[in-house]
Amino acid sequence: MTTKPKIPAIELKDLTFWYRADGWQLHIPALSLASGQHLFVRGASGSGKTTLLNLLCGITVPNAGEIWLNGQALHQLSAAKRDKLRAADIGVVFQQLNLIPYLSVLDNVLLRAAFAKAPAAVMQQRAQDLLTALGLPASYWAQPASQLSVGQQQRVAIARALLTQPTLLIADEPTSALDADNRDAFMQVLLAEADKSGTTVIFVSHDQQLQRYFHYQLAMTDLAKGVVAC
Ligand SMILES: Nc1ncnc2c1ncn2[C@@H]1O[C@H](COP(=O)(O)OP(=O)(O)OP(=O)(O)O)[C@@H](O)[C@H]1O
Repeated sequence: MTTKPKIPAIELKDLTFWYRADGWQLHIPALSLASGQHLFVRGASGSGKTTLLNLLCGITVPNAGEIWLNGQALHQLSAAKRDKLRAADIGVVFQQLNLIPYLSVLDNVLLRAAFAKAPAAVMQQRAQDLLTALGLPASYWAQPASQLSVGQQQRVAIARALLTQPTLLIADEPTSALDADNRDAFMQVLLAEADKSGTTVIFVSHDQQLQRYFHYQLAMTDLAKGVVAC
């Protein structure tokens, strides 16, 4: 019996992007990441990490080349379809956390529940479990997000991103405001929760100490060089 080759979670082919034709360019000849893997991408400031993540979640579109997510051609989808895919299948935590300051901690996490197939009560329980696992127990749930420290807000943003057990989690420097102890706890919970849901993770940072948590580590300069399969 022959087994079908598995479709990668992420596949890039000759990806090219520029903000201005005469300026900086991102070019990734090829990248393939298998489903459920955790990839750490490091790079200096200005090397294109955030740009890459914006392309992967369909916020921006490439000038040339292809982006495939679980066999779907992201580069061919309309803006509306990309938005829908992002809402349903991609958890995103960016440096600007995009929490709603006047909403409670719990309601910020539950913002993604609208995109879930599971009943509201299941989502409510999962939100509470995630917050507790991330070190934000019940005493925090009713507080407005604006009253938390930046490190605590980062944890709320991760709980929100993981609520619907997305197929892909994209994270851009989400630990920048955490001290070493909290950062270790945060990384362990983040990746354990991703594993439970089979979520593929791409995490970018310039903090090389974080790379030990990941199955694979690449530099932006590696990506620019050629075929990389993880
Ligand atoms: N909206 C924009 N318009 C024009 N150029 C931009 C824009 N955003 C980023 N750039 C440029 O694109 C390049 C890559 O930027 P990007 O933000 O992706 O880097 P980064 O690796 O995420 O940096 P950092 O670690 O500082 O966040 C930089 O040269 C930057 O100046």
